[in-house]
Amino acid sequence: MHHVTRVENPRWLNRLSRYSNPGRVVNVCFFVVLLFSTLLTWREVAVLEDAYISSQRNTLENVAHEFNNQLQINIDRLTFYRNGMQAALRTPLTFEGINRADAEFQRKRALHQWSISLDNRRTLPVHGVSDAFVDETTLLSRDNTLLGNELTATLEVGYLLRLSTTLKRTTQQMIYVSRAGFFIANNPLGSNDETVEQYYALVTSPWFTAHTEHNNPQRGIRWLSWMADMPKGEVRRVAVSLPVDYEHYWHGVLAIEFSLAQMKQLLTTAIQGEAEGEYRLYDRKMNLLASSLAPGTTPSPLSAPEKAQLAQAFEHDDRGGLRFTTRYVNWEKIRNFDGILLRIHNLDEGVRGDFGTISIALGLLWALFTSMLILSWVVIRRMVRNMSTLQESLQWQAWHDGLTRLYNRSSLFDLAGKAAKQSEAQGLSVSVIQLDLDYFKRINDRFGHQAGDRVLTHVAGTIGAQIRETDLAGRVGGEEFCIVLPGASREDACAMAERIRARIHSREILIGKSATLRISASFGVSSSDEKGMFDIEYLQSIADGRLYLAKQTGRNRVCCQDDDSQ
Ligand SMILES: Nc1nc2c(ncn2[C@@H]2O[C@H](COP(=O)(O)OP(=O)(O)OP(=O)(O)O)[C@@H](O)[C@H]2O)c(=O)[nH]1
Repeated sequence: MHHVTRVENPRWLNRLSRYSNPGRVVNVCFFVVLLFSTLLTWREVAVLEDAYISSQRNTLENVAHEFNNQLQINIDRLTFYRNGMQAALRTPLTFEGINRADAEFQRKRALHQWSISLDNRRTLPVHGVSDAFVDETTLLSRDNTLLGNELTATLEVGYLLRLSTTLKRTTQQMIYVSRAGFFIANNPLGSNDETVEQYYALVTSPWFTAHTEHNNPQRGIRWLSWMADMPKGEVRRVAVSLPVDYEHYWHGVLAIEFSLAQMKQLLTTAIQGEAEGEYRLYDRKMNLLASSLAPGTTPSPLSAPEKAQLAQAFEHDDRGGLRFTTRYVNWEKIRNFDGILLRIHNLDEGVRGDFGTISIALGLLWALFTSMLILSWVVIRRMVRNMSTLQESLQWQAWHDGLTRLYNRSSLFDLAGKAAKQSEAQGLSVSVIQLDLDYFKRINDRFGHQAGDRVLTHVAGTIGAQIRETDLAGRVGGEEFCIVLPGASREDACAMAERIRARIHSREILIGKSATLRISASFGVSSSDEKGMFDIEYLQSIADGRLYLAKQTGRNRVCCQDDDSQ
């Protein structure tokens, strides 16, 4: 008699394998790999994006720096003129020509409008209005003691303005406006007949009124953008201006005015051919002053919420970046200017750029990797499933008899041994029925081996239908069966054997097309009740002896004891 010997796994391995079948382990592994690859790709894109944004910011910073330099040149110019005027106020020139100008002013000052020209090849004409006009307005005054000096200083600045216009070909409008009712400009402001209107427009312009003691107590530079009333209609202009003071007296204002085209020129110079993205200059109130787009292309306006979002960002920072739906905006405040510089990047530009290409390549790689991963997951899952099906079927085959589907000899004794031990521990009995078909050889001989097999299957089915779930039935020989009944007494087992015997004998079995056959079987029963022995091999040998007795005494009967007298 052979026992099925199985190697017992350590307890922890059993517990682990109960919670983790191979399919689940495969799922978890693939999920972890997918998760990590996704995290890595995402991280990579985030790092790339950071690098991209900081490179964008750097480019913007460079342009802002250049633009600042451009503005600084104009500020320096203004400061230079202002210093020139202050020097002239302190130590006026005493040339005869200049003295003549003063005399001419004294002659003309009461006129409605006037102009004084010294030598128009070297300096610029001064245009003025009457004493009466000046007296009318509180902002204006001719009562300063240095009036003569101011006039000659103006002519000197005129000389400088003229020089910078002709030598440097400056196209911006440069102006000095005096509170004493006169002005000088490098480019004519219009017809000479309209001096009063021109002077009025100058002293009411925002860059002039910005320099009253009240509006500009620090007496510094001011940048302004405003809608100016020009002959061709209202246009936005930009001006940088500086008050001219001498010994705490405010004489007037020096200003350089720019058209938006000139601002665009400054911006283009600052960009220095940097092609990617669009640069825009806005004033503090978010009015667009210049865009780097080619002339004729209209910059797409920022929406009101976008402007509001930007304006809020400026409040707290000097530079930053904001992502809008279809564009990314980097911005930086301009140090020398009351406004900000924007670099606008559209999404499709981003996609076409290095960052976009690399991100797309990374995304594609990720997609490729993921699809390969999913594919291999499907394949491995299928392999694992096939393997476990195969394992189950091999296990079943190792434990069962293929013909009758009952336990085979070795597994039956293995399981029965355990069940007997359990019954013994619980104080219950265990019984064994051994049965053998009668004259089976004849069936084989008469009807063939196949018919014999049919009979075996039929008997196995009858046994299976009679026993309880806890009972164990196996085929232990050719036409020999053994049934182990844990918890059953000898009487129970005998009754069960009798039931099975009657059932086997009561039915005709269909053999072939029309032939039927009635068969019978002999039974031997033993139980631990008798001698208190729970050893299955022993009990089976006793039952086998009683089976032999049943055969001897006529077959088709159950024998429950050795000295059977029936
Ligand atoms: N068809 C078929 N026959 C089998 C199988 N295993 C054993 N046998 C046959 O079963 C027969 C057993 O015959 P015996 O041991 O002489 O017993 P018997 O003819 O049943 O006579 P008693 O047991 O004395 O009633 C033999 O002829 C075996 O060839 C099987 O799996 N299928």
